[in-house]
Amino acid sequence: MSKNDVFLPKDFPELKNDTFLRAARGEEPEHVPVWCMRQAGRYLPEFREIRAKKGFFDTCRSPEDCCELTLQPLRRFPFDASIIFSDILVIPQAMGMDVQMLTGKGPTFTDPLKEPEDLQRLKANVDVNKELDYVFKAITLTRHKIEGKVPLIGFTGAPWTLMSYMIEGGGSTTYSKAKRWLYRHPESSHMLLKMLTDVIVEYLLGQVAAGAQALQVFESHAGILGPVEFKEFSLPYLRDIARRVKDRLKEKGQDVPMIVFAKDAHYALEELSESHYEVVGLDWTIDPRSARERTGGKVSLQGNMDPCALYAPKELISDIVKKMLEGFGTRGYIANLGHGLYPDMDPENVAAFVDAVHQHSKLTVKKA
Ligand SMILES: O=C(O)CCc1c2[nH]c(c1CC(=O)O)Cc1[nH]c(c(CC(=O)O)c1CCC(=O)O)Cc1[nH]c(c(CC(=O)O)c1CCC(=O)O)Cc1[nH]c(c(CCC(=O)O)c1CC(=O)O)C2
Repeated sequence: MSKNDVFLPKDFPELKNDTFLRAARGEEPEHVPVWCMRQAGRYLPEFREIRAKKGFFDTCRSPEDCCELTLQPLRRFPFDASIIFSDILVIPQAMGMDVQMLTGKGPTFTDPLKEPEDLQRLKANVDVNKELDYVFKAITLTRHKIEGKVPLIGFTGAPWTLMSYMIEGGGSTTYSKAKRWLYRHPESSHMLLKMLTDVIVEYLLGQVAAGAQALQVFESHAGILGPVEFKEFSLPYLRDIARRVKDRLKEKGQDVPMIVFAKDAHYALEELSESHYEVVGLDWTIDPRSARERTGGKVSLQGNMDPCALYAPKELISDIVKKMLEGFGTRGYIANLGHGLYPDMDPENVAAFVDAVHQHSKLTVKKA
């Protein structure tokens, strides 16, 4: 694919269910749209079957597999949106780092960044159309195969979350190696965050050109930072990403809703609602009513049922959903979990969650 080809208009099937896009833009559709983070995942036996055939990142590099995995949950549940199957760590790989997915250990970097000099090891000008074209191909293929049933969301990890993985070398409870950089090497930290931001902007634009109809930015490690560090090392880059992506899309007469999900960043809710994103995604530590008050109608909200509530009996799931809907209201609201589905979750309870959102919200919208 040449650089220009990815910007060619693509003849995609017409969208039949736009409830997610309307809610993202602050409207009140006929029912509250619902999807789940990690809806294409290990809790589905059909996902495990495909994944058993090859390594995790080889799966990510196969547009056909990504397409199939993205479509799997849609065959089971009446979700109102889909998210392309991929991973946030494809960006450090595109910048030249080796990342493996080890069973029982998760993402593991062969040679994490240790000192500021290590930044020289990273590719300076990443050609995303070359390095990440497999994601773009997966998006285009999926957008066709989804047949307009629901919109397709593209995504990326945010700069701080990716930086923390690149330094830590994998998952951690404290992320103290990565945080050490913030306190000891603030200038180099900003340099790395800026490098990541530049790649992320091109990556998100490439995803839209390939067919993504919305974009979610995962700042999954926001909660490791305090409010002061978040304002210095995360928020400016989140803002920069949204502004640059939107400006560039505008030049082409395009616009897609953007969602920021900064997990555990309840201390920054006001700032997040003024950071150029249409939607703020929430984890379960925030009360829906107070989230509405604090964001003052400036953005739509997405979330935020505790994923572990899916371990509850179905009747209780329905009650929890009803209360969540009462708290958020049905306008400018996208139902979701407060983080991704866990591998041991029962698909039947996922179905109960989706049905409860549709049923309760249909009644409320009708009454209004
Ligand atoms: O549990 C493990 O062994 C490693 C899991 C892991 C992965 N990337 C990772 C992590 C760290 C973590 O989530 O804590 C690293 C990773 N990937 C992702 C995030 C963002 C987040 O969840 O907050 C993160 C960071 C999570 C964190 O550190 O808190 C994003 C991701 N991974 C994935 C997707 C795609 C999708 O669900 O369609 C998505 C994005 C969209 C979404 O949430 O729906 C897919 C993915 N990545 C991964 C897996 C499991 C590995 C496998 O299939 O063999 C899977 C599938 C699944 O969750 O069952 C690998």
